Amino acid sequence: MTRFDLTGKTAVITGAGRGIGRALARGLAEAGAQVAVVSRSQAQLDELVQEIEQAGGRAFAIAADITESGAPEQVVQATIEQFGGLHILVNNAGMNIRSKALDVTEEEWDRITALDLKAAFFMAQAAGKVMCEQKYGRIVNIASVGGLVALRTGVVYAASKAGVIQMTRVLALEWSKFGVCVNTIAPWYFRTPLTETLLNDPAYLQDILNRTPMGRIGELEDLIGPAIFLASDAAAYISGQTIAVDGGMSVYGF
Ligand SMILES: NC(=O)C1=CN([C@@H]2O[C@H](COP(=O)(O)OP(=O)(O)OC[C@H]3O[C@@H](n4cnc5c(N)ncnc54)[C@H](OP(=O)(O)O)[C@@H]3O)[C@@H](O)[C@H]2O)C=CC1
Ligand SMILES: C[C@H](O)[C@@H]1OC(=O)[C@H](O)[C@@H]1O
Repeated sequence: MTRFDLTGKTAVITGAGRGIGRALARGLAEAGAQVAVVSRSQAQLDELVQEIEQAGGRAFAIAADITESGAPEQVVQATIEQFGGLHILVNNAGMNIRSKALDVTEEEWDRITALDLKAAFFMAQAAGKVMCEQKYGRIVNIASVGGLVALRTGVVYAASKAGVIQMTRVLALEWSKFGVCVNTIAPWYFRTPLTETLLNDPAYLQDILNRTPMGRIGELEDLIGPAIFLASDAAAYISGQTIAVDGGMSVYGF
């Protein structure tokens, strides 16, 4: 068994009903993990569970709104009841409302930060209680290059994702001594329901490509390897880091 193999591990993936989370859930299952897949849409989760099981994997659907108080603990508890343990958390669920800073409302601030930052933290805390106790864990947070460099896609989203990156560092500082590695993946653009509208605009897509040294937007497959790596024993001495999966975008100065 290679150090990249996730056989015998149980993972929770939030936001797994579609987009990046769905791809990561399938990828971790293919790497051997039992996966608990979380979103608000039971139908999307059931379809994903069926897909994973038909491919020979083990999956369990947990329909939950992780912004609700107590939901993170309930998700972790349900996972442990189903699979007998928890080793990996992929904190992926996220959303954006792309307002200019002068137009941001309190309601928008609350909605974006509630999911992108607050829920990500309380999911990490709920998983961390189990992982620190068992002296093993892997937390992979999904932020954005928007947390590293300034994008046009909204100041509240950027602040939330930058907060996730810094949260990763502090959790790594506190939990690495318990064998819990906490890292972040910062994606550039990938075609999902969150970005479909933007990417269907030829002028906007050209703007993206002009800023991307690799000359293409990401394929969901491009995220699976980095996620498996950070979730595996191959990354046992890596904690607090952020890997930009961005085609070189975040280092494009001029
Ligand atoms: N796509 C991209 O180009 C990029 C995405 N990202 C980040 O990647 C992550 C995934 O994005 P992407 O796949 O594009 O987004 P999508 O909107 O395609 O998927 C988001 C997922 O999160 C779930 N979700 C939303 N709200 C909640 C909630 N309150 N509780 C539980 N689940 C919820 C959704 O399901 P449901 O609504 O049914 O609950 C859905 O399954 C996000 O954190 C995003 O910020 C970062 C950089 C670029
Ligand atoms: C790269 C960003 O994260 C991307 O930009 C958007 O408008 C979406 O919100 C994505 O998250």
